[in-house]
Amino acid sequence: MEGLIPVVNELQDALASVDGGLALDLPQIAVVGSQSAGKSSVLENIVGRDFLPRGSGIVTRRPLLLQLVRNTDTVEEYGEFLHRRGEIFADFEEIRKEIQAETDRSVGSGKNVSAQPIHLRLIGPKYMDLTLVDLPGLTKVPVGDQPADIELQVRNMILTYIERPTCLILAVCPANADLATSDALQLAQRVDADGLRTIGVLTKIDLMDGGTNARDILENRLIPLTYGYVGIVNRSQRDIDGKKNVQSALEAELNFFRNHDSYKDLDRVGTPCLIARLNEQLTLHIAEVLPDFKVKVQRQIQNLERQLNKMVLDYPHDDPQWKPKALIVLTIKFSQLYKIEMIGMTDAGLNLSRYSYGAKIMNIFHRNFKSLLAATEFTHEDKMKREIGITITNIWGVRPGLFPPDKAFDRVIRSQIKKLEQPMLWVVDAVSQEMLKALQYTIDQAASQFPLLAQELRSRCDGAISKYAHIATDRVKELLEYELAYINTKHEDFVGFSYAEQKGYSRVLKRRHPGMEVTQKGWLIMNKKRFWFVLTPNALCWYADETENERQYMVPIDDSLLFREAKSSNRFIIASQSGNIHFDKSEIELQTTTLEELDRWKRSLLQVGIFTGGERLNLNVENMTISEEIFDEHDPWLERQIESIWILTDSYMRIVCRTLVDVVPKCVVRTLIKDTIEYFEKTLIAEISRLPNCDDLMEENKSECEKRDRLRTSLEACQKALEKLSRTPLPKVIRKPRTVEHRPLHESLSSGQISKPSTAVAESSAAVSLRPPPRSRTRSASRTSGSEKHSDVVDRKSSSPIPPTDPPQSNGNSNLFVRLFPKSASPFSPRSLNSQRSIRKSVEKSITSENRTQWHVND
Ligand SMILES: Nc1nc2c(ncn2[C@@H]2O[C@H](COP(=O)(O)OP(=O)(O)OP(=O)(O)O)[C@@H](O)[C@H]2O)c(=O)[nH]1
Repeated sequence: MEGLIPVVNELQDALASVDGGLALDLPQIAVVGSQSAGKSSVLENIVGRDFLPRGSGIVTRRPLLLQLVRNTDTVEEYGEFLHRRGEIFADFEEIRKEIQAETDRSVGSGKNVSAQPIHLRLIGPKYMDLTLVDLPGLTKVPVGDQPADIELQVRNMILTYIERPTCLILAVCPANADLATSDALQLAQRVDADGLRTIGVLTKIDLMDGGTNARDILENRLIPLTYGYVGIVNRSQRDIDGKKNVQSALEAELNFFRNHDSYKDLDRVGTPCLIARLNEQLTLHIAEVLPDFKVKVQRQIQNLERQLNKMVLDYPHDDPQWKPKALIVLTIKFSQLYKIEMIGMTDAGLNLSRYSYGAKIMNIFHRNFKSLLAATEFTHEDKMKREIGITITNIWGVRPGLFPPDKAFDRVIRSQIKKLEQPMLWVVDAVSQEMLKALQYTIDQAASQFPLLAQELRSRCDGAISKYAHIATDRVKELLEYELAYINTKHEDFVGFSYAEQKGYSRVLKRRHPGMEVTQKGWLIMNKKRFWFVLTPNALCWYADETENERQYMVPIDDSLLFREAKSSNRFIIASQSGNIHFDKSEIELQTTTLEELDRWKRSLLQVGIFTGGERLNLNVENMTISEEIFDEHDPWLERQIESIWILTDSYMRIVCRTLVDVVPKCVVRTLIKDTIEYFEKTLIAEISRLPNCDDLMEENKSECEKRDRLRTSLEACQKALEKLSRTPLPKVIRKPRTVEHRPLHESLSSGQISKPSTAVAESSAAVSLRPPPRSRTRSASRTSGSEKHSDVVDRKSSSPIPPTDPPQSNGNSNLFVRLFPKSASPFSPRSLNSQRSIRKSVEKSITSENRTQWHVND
């Protein structure tokens, strides 16, 4: 995993120019702790610059989202605020004032806090692209204008940041306060129970009471953390007031630990060590995300190549003839693309994510056109039968014909065929619309780089499509004329007259006499006597009772019978127009018990052909009027003839439709699609190549050129990044919690349990320490073993892991965070640099050695 962070820096530099953003996701680092614990001080030390408001009491009152941005194009470091876009803050003192002022603007100058973050971006050549978050301190008692629930508000605010699984938590605890009461540790444990992203930071070690020290904590024995604690000495308020800069503060910190009897043998102290811890975490994170990132870059390359292939014209611009040549190439490319779009010739150019316009036209032919034909009027049986009835009656004239007239069929079929014109013309129109869309699409594909050429192609091709659409319309109309010109009653699929007559007759019969079964039976009163009546399609009989043994009478059903409602309720009359119906009576009056029964009988009588019309019996010359409506749908004779003609028409129209569904697409393809394609392939190319304004047509679209350049730059950047990634071995790391005994904090904090390290704790100490501490040792023993075991980490000439004071070499680069990552920029003496290198090596070594025990590494 060695050297992954410089790889990331290089990658981020390389990918900075990629359009659409292809960023490697690095974790946020949030500083959490109680009020005045030293959070801002820690953050400043990490960044290596003085820029945060400082003081006693509550200072950080809004989250500060600090984005470090690496930019190798700039020499100086500077800042930018989101709320003051476009303004550059080169003076870090001004940055501090602006943070203060922006905080006051939003929450006033009192003590109140707000969750609304301030976004600050620090840009410089040595930064690593990373986000750090300074958060308001945890507090218990509201002061000044703070609301009563200030504690809850701040807690929730902090949780929104540290809950994110990619957030590293720096739990800042002041050494001069009881660790057992640390809010920072409690909160961190709540969101990171395995302690995989928490590092304890012990500040204010210099302020501890005389005679006490923080060894137990720093050796991870008091309240153990998976990654342990790092001891820090920040600037005191007096230092800040006295304008002590970060560099001097770091130097002072170094001296403090080196000269302090309790800490000089410890390696888990000092800001450089904290940065090394962060370095370790970042390295592991990067090792985890790089494999996926590599796949992402590969995909991006494919995507960019695809886009570029569409845009780039393979013609050397240094050829003086490139414009006329390219003009022809583009026109040919356009016509080929159009052909593929319509006919779908080869695999090349076939798109899996969209339907081609050819496919859409196929749908018009075989789905839309068929549905339209199926919905035409001849399918509305009742309406058409009425038309047939009127036609037949008119053809008969005064004499009712014996047979259905041939002319009636002829007239009906013609009027029905004419109705097909609309759907047929719709097909031509719909297809030409799709062809225009396809035109737009293929011109965009082939010539969007050259707007004038695209315009020329569009106007010529538009004209061609509308010309061929007119021709296709005429041809389609002709097809209809063919159908009208000759009604082929000899067509083998046509049912023919005899079939139609038989079928028509049987259909009428079926309708009128649906089976010979009894239609209705029940008690009726006739001449004040109850009889059991039975109605069948052939006869109306009545019996003495429902056993039907003793028949009283039978009236055969024929066309002379009529039904009429009687004046008194529940009664109806059946009368004969041609003679007597019952002995000497021409009508019988029958009575039902209920009105529903009366209705039922009425319907049954109609069913067997006894219709209403009794009024006619009472007609006379005085009251006779001539009816306007001649067509009588109940006329059985006419009904049979209508039925026959309907069957013939239906059969013939099916044939016509089947033919049209077949020939209309053929006609449209031939006259519209094929001719258009032929025009594009032959005539258009000739026309375009003869145009005098070839140079103008080949004027490139500026925005397209820019887009292409951007794509090229992005592609090169991605290729560079991929090359870098391919040269970097990508270890596959699966994080597993270390075997620290995780007792709930309240248990750890309860009296008597916190000072004795368990075996697991001791192991964890070994795991997180730069060098494994012994399981139990006295203070002097620990010093001895520490210096012995540490020989590979510390300056060999020195017995202490902390290098002796050397004047810091102020080379202007004060960014500690960055300093630890790249090998070049160190403000420290060569010895202290050695020490830092040792620490770095040690971190990497510790990761590597832990690989065997704590991590699963699959290279
Ligand atoms: N002597 C000494 N003073 C420190 C140390 N760390 C912080 N201080 C002082 O403690 C005070 C608070 O420090 P800050 O860094 O502002 O603390 P903070 O946690 O950011 O404070 P809030 O944002 O207000 O919660 C300042 O006066 C610092 O100078 C330290 O290690 N030693």
